[in-house]
Amino acid sequence: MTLSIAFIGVGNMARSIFSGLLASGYPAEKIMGTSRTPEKREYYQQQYGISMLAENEQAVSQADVVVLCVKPAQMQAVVEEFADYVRDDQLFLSVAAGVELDALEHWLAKPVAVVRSMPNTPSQLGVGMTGLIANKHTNASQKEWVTELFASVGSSVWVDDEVHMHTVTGLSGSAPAYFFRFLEAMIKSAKEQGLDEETSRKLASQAMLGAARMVIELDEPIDQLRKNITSPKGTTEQALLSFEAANIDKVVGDAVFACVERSKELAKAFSAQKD
Ligand SMILES: NC(=O)C1=CN([C@@H]2O[C@H](COP(=O)(O)OP(=O)(O)OC[C@H]3O[C@@H](n4cnc5c(N)ncnc54)[C@H](O)[C@@H]3O)[C@@H](O)[C@H]2O)C=CC1
Ligand SMILES: O=C(O)[C@@H]1CCC=N1
Repeated sequence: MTLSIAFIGVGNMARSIFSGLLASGYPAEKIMGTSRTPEKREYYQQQYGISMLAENEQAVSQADVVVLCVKPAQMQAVVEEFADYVRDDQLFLSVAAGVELDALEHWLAKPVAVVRSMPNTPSQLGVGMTGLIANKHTNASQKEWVTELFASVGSSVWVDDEVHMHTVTGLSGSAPAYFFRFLEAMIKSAKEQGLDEETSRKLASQAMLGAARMVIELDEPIDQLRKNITSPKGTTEQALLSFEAANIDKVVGDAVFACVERSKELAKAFSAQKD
């Protein structure tokens, strides 16, 4: 049986997941979304063929699986508003950064299955990466369903301790933005040297794709892949020396750490909101 899915709060992340799902053949008539903006409801309905509703309660009432896609700061108000409509046979799946399972359980106010996920936007192309953790009310077949859902938009890993979700956020949830930033810097440099934007974008992004595929598909240590490109006294060596001079481990490490710390801060703030 194909489960009906309601996306509460259709924005970037919800769109990334349901567009990936649709591309993988999930029936549009089994997908609902909610938005408070009439123009957005009209747009998503037209563009993707899913049902767009104004009321979260209505979507929750009709769904087997409810995917919570509002911003972390909006989550409590949104969940508490529809909590009376929650049934104990439903599965709730949150994508929110820093919102922990016990906060979600508290706001849902019923012993229901809750899965916390940390996906990323490449899901829209079927190459997403998602970290997952379930509460104690989630059974094996619900976990299997969630694994299949994220397999249809990329890959996933289950973690056994919620503390790891902060690191997942730092490593994959937020990470596409780091790589976009890296590309922006490369393209800027190429343009300063006279190459046009389109050609620069093509060169740098294809190099990034190629590097990622080599890491994923070849069974070789990453440092060896790097060394294979770095001829002694050659060109690559000069670029890498420049990274070392800027202490790349520290620059990147600090960025990942800042992301993880922010996730922890959010968790602390939402945990306090339970009381
Ligand atoms: N954008 C990303 O790359 C990722 C985002 N996330 C998580 O996904 C969640 C959503 O983030 P984005 O999609 O980027 O934000 P977004 O702002 O694009 O989407 C959130 C949507 O919720 C809607 N909304 C707000 N209150 C609502 C309500 N009461 N009823 C119905 N809809 C309502 C907003 O109008 C907006 O369209 C966040 O919790 C974030 O932590 C997780 C992983 C990656
Ligand atoms: O920046 C954010 O808060 C969200 C969560 C992970 C990626 N984007």
